[in-house]
Amino acid sequence: MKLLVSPINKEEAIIASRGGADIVDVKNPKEGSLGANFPWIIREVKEAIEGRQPISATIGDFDYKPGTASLAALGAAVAGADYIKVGLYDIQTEDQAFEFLTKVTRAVKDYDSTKKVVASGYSDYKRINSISPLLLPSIAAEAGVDVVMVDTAIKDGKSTFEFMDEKELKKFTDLAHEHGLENAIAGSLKFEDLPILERIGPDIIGVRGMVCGGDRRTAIRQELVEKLVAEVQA
Ligand SMILES: O=C[C@H](O)COP(=O)(O)O
Repeated sequence: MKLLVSPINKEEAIIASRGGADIVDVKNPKEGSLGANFPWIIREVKEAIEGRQPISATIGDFDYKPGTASLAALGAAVAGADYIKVGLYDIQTEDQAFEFLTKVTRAVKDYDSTKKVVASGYSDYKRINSISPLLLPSIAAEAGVDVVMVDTAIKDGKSTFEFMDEKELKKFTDLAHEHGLENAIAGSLKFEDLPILERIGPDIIGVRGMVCGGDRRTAIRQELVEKLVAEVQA
């Protein structure tokens, strides 16, 4: 499993990088679960990391606005993100999801076909009346997306495992792989979730709170990133 760590600025990105994260994921929690950070922050992180890890950037928790999302996706790609991560928040139908992801993917790939698009659904989709993540792999594959993900929409400390059990997350993982996609699982994951995550076998796990010592509003700690890397590799 690769480890995606979500810093909010250059200083935290350097800590995540030194700690051994596989992907450095720039976000802005003030604007939501997948809140977008500023282009200059993405650029600063890219420069600070100097190619040691790929950079990911979240572009927001979106409602059905393919044009807005496409422009944001291009902005993140131009700023230097290697992975462009978009949240399907207030998107309720498969048709909406397909249209949305097709346009976002085109915006990114027309600019640079080597960049990867990550489509994120939400494990707590019922709380926000959004589309089930289990519907995403087939839609995302058809739209040309590279990675499907689940995260929690509402960051109130409740974990993805409180909304989707091992069986459902395994199904999500298997569906992604059957459609030729990578998959990622995130959402208030904890060190004690690692054995179950190993059984599920996602390609990537995404964390912030876990490597901040439990409170995602505090800063990322290098020793916790190192501990996570060691436990994932064990
Ligand atoms: O992409 C991963 C998220 O930033 C996870 O954040 P969290 O572990 O605090 O829920």
